Amino acid sequence: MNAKIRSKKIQQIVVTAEQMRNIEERIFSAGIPVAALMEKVAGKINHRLQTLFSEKSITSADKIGILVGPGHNGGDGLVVARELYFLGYNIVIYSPISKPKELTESHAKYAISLGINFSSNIKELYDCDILIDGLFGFGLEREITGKIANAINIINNLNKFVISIDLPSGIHTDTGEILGTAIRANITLCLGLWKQAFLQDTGLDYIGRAELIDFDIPRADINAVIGEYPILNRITQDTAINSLPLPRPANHHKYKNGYLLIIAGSKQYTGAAILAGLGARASGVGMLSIAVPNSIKPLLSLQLPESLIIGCPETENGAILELPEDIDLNRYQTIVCGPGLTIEAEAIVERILTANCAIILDADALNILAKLNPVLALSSRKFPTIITPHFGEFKRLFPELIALEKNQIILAKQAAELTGAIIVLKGARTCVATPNQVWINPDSTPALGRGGSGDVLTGLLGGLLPPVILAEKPVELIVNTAVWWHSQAGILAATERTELGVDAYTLTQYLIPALTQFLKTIN
Ligand SMILES: NC(=O)C1=CN([C@@H]2O[C@H](COP(=O)(O)OP(=O)(O)OC[C@H]3O[C@@H](n4cnc5c(N)ncnc54)[C@H](O)[C@@H]3O)[C@@H](O)[C@H]2O)[C@@H](O)CC1
Ligand SMILES: Nc1ncnc2c1ncn2[C@@H]1O[C@H](COP(=O)(O)OP(=O)(O)O)[C@@H](O)[C@H]1O
Ligand SMILES: [K+]
Repeated sequence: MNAKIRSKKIQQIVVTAEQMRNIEERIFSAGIPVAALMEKVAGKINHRLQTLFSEKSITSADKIGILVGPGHNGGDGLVVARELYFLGYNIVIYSPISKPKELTESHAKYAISLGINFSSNIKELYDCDILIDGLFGFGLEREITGKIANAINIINNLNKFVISIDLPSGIHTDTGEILGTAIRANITLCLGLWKQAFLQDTGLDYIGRAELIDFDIPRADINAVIGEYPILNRITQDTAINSLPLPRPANHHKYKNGYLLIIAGSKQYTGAAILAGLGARASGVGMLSIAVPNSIKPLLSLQLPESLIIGCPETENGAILELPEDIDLNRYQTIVCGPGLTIEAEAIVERILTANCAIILDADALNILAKLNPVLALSSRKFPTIITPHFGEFKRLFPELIALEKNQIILAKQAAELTGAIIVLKGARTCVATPNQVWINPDSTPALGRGGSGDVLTGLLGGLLPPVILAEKPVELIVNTAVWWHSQAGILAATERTELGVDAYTLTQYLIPALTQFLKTIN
């Protein structure tokens, strides 16, 4: 396979520690010696380190501390140390461990024979300019305690720039949990295949910037372990862009480009309806109607002149009481319901649950759904159903699942299996689960963690769905596209305006520029 295609495909794969172990076992039994693979991997790490060092202006005059553990993560660290030493760097190897694995011990012996500074005294690290962490990788199986835990805490308090090999030592490979304590890395070079920890919110603060170092694991061995159509996948730029409704069919008029109805907003939360509308605007959907309480109709018309604003009778508090009598829900391919509704709009949600088209429930619609019987209500539906809870909303919807499971990827999948709905579990690493597959958005920005970001996503997703439904294509891939696009807009906005400059309105203004940027790179 051509290297460029391989590198794109490999980005989609995610493994557990057990799967990684099984894949390694296959390649070792196929004949590559463990030591040879370690040399290869460390060579790739070193190659990448040269670029990272020059970005950080690290030269041979600087002191590099290499943290070495007992297993093959430590072995990788030792080979990296040896090669950096030969390149003329000032190296100190720090190892708080007395009983290494055989290969690791052998590399340690050789490093010592070369005269590389090797110490179990943590003070040797105090004047280092940069640290490379090879304490533990995916072999860490229990809590870190005692001397090693103390050492990790001291290292974190030194506030050095740290590059971790494979995983920040102390992070659980599958859940991202901190096993006692963990190295806080600035950059983590994940080896071979992405591990699940990189795709969950828990360990993100320890992982820092994540990069994959591919070391040519044969595709046949990967497939033999994870299957040809694996359950868990990373959303990649390619998968996201391929599902966009582009190019538009040359002869499509507005209704053929899809019709979306958004039911949102209240006197209290007017902005939610506007933000969802502006998210939908960027999707290019052919027709957009927005149903809001009568009293806020003028505000919506002003912000979204191209949309049809439907004024609805409202409660005393300014929430939608009911939809207008003459509304024909069969006209829409998709209905978005929820942003800013308040929990007074119960009747609306009950009605939308029976709609004969795709629906997306968000925000207050989910709070209302939680008070009904969510599993029954969702599983009775015959048309595509998408819910977009953040973890708080998810907990209210599925308390019985939360009681038994912590891993968010597994939770989202279980909820999809129970309900038949597509679950978009929002967070720093949003996860899209269907009953058969889970996709995770690997890149985002904390700039999005502020009020209204989710309304933009819901509107964008709502607008992307109708053309897919008209084309009778499956809907899950477009959900991934929406999640990816939303994050990319956040990343672009944060790059230009800092992480503080990405309010939800600004985010809506970056949706199209983010897409333009990507389309330029692939054309
Ligand atoms: N064979 C190779 O050359 C390759 C090595 N790789 C490296 O090997 C690593 C996996 O190697 P290992 O399986 O040896 O595992 P690790 O090096 O991650 O750690 C396992 C070692 O730590 C000990 N240990 C586990 N939990 C502990 C705790 N809480 N306190 C103290 N000691 C603890 C175990 O007894 C074992 O000796 C990967 O993360 C990667 O860095 C692979 O990525 C690539 C191929
Ligand atoms: N730390 C973070 N990193 C990346 N994305 C985040 C982070 N925090 C929140 N987000 C994203 O921002 C959006 C927030 O949505 P939501 O919680 O529904 O807020 P709101 O209802 O105020 O719009 C989601 O798309 C979520 O994935
Ligand atoms: K490590």
